[in-house]
Amino acid sequence: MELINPRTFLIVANLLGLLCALVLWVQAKSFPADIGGLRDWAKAVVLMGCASGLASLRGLIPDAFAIVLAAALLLSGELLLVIGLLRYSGRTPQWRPAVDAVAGLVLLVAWLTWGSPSYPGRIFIMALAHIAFFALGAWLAQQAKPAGFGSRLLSAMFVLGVAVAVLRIATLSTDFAGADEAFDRDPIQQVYLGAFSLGILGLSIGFILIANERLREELEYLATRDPMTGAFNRRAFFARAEIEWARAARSRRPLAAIVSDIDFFKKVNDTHGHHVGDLVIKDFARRAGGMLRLPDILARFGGEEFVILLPETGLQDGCRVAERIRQEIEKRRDKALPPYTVSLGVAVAGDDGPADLEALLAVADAALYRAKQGGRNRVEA
Ligand SMILES: Nc1nc2c(ncn2[C@@H]2O[C@H](COP(=O)(O)OP(=O)(O)OP(=O)(O)O)[C@@H](O)[C@H]2O)c(=O)[nH]1
Repeated sequence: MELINPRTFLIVANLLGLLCALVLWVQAKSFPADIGGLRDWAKAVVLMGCASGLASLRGLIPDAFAIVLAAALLLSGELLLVIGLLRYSGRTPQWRPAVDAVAGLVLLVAWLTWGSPSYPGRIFIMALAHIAFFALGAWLAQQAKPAGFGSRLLSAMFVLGVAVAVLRIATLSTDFAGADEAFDRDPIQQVYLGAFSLGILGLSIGFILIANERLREELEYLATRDPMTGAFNRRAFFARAEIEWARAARSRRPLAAIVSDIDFFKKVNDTHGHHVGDLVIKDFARRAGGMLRLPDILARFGGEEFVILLPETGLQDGCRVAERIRQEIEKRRDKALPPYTVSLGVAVAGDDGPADLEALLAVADAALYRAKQGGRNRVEA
């Protein structure tokens, strides 16, 4: 008994694939250019859907379309999947050898169709190509960032593709020799094509998901970071600092804050120009940030003023961190930049310390003012 006509099933699966291609195309148009590969995937899904449609018409249309053209479209689609993943991960794909390999495989399929006809030979060659493309796809998808559900779904679908192709080779011997190879009379080929079309759907959904996850990550980065230095902005700082404040209050652990300001920065701008001033700010953020631990929060509050929050850090350790930063900045690491120094004020939240975050920063600010008054290039608490 036939639950659903295999050809109907394929048409539905391929139509859904086309819908996914449309989503990928729309994403490609609206997503930032650095999320690459979406266009390649949209094209790949269309090519593979057409290939599966042509293959299902075997026996009804000439072999040139149902076999050779279908193979060419399928392999080109799989190649585009890999190319798309390479672009997505920021790599530049090498087209030439890949296109040559696909052309060679299509010629081989054509030869096995007309030159020395062999149905198992063709299936074998194509299955081997699927294994190669999908294994490469699984490897690339597994490395794709961000490592979330999308990347896991993608690699799982590729691995499934490898498994189906291996199974197809394993079932080759059960295709009785000389059997009618037409789609309608070859149940194994029907299952194979069905699995393929569903696989394309799964892959498209995986890629749509991973691209969305990347977009969310990028937007979150843009919303929380100072574009020039990559340090947190004021709003993101307070969002994180409030959590640390509550945690410190609950666990009765100290919480230190450092407010820093580059000395005579106006003179840097006036003498060397605004561009060099920007480079100095970036240099400070990079070097100071490099001296912090993972839970520490570095934020740019504006101009050349930075704030650092140090969870589970008392006054003594806070001053030690500030002094380390001061000494590091005093050393002129980048000879292209003018020498500069920084003043830092330290405050700590504790049992009878400041009542809230603003008060903590005000105490650190007052200490910074004393450091400036005391001659600059120094740490005060
Ligand atoms: N290049 C550059 N300059 C900036 C930026 N934001 C603020 N500034 C400049 O930074 C300077 C800040 O100088 P002030 O805070 O007045 O003081 P200072 O010269 O650093 O002197 P002290 O802080 O007293 O040691 C101003 O000239 C601002 O125009 C920026 O993003 N890039």
